[in-house]
Amino acid sequence: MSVLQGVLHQVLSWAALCHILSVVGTGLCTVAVVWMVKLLVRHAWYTHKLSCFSKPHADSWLIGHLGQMKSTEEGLMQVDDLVQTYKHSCSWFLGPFYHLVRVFHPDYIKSLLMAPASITVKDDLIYAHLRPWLGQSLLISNGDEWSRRRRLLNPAFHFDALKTYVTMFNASANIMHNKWRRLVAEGRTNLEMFDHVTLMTLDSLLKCAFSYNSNCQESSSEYVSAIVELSDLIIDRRHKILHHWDWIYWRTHQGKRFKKALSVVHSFTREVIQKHRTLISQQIKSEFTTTPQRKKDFADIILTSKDEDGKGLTDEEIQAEANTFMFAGHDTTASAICWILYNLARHQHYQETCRQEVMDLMEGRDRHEIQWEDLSNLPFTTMCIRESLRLHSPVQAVTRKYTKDIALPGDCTVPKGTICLVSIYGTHHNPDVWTNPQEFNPMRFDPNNIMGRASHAFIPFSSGPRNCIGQKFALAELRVVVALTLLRFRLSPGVNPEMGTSSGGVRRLPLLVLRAEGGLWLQLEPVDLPRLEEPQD
Ligand code: HEM
Repeated sequence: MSVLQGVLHQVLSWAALCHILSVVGTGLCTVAVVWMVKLLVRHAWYTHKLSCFSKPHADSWLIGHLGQMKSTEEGLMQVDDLVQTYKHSCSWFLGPFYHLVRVFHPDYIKSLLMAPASITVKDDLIYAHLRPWLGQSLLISNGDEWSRRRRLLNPAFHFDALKTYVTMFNASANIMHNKWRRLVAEGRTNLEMFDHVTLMTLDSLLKCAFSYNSNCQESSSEYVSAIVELSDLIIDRRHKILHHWDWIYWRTHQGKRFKKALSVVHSFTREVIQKHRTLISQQIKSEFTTTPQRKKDFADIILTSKDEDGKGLTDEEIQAEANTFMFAGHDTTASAICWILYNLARHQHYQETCRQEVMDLMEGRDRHEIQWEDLSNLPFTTMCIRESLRLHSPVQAVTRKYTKDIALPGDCTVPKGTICLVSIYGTHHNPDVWTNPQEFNPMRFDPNNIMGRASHAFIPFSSGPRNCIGQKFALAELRVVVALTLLRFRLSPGVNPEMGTSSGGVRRLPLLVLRAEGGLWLQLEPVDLPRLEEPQD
């Protein structure tokens, strides 16, 4: 009897399990079908709404242009073709998931970038993966939250603050140049620029942000390695569409590495901000003593910044902004410097003219130091810098969404919620705007030649309310580093030892910022100048 009962019990359990599975299975199937139908309806809606935009050939009605997105030299050449063919804009879709309007003409870009910040949204296509690192910071936030942060952060980029930062740029460039001198003396005259310059920009940001001497140009730093690792992993994630879903990503090897690097970066920032708070409160206490006040860095300024109601940022918000300062400031500036040096290496006559300009500026001085007041006295060097930012923009594109429809010229409307990919690269290489756009010609930025140019033809720092808050900082650093480099070294195209190609045949690599496949190699020769006292760190 009990055996029969046992068998019966088992059969019933199996039946119950099968029933449960079939209910769950049917449920899952229904959810999947509803999801698919919603996706397809959305896809049809966008296809209809974006029909006023030209649509380049897609691989299929469903996959669209998914397979055509390439972060390579060929990808950039494809943008050149799009710009040649469509002149101002076109629409793209990446499977049924993302529908994009791609814009690459100043008149079209203007309507988008100048839209009020209150209706502008940083979409998740590019920015979502930065959130675990940067939090809800200036770069990512929207609406009122963004505008409060921007007001509170503005003082950190004011001229008074920039003047202090210029001293740090000199110090970090000196360390890099001393290292180059040692390498050249050992016979290593062919150097990869990105490795050296990225460490130098990180070093100078750490000095400007936290008055922190990491010594990262000379020996390895856990914090700096973690930042480099995070930047690499962000790029990797962007290219793997399945990794876009958090619940997949955090289970992958890359997701685990990301979390580890994140914990290094976050604990560093937390600690350094807490130390600054303590120092500031000690300084307030010793206000009436003779203790010398130290120069204010980025952290000091944002820790004491207050809004109209007398409220400042919380510690968590300050950490997010400090992380953003490091993220947004290091790769972009390093990319800009490397490509400027590369362009000058390839155009010796422009290089000589810049060097002469810097030597004239330094004449009669007893130290090689570029000061704040010198920056406006380097007009030709600045023209070369601008032309390099046009030809090799560190940031290739920005994306936006809007909470209202936006009218573009030619009776076309971008429906609210559509992702707009504003192509900085495309605009800077648009033959409708620039004659011979692939040619390096600094004379384009001669004051006599810029009259009549469209206001949004040159946008390396984007434009409008969400433009780069760090652009004056960046332009100051570029001028200091380029001027000091030319004063001390003669540059010519180098050879990539692995590929055996000279840097004349460089393949561009558009990642988070514009890099070069296998690096950018330059040949350095010290300039024979009378040895002057050079400030060390
Ligand atoms: C050559 C160097 C640089 C280039 C080419 C550059 C370019 C840009 C671009 C194109 C944007 C717009 C991004 C978007 O809309 O998604 C941007 C925003 C931003 N940049 Fe830069 N940047 C540079 C240097 C810096 C530096 C040195 C800092 C800070 C120290 C910085 C901090 C920021 C921040 C915080 C934003 C967000 C601003 C906002 O949304 O209000 N950038 N940058």
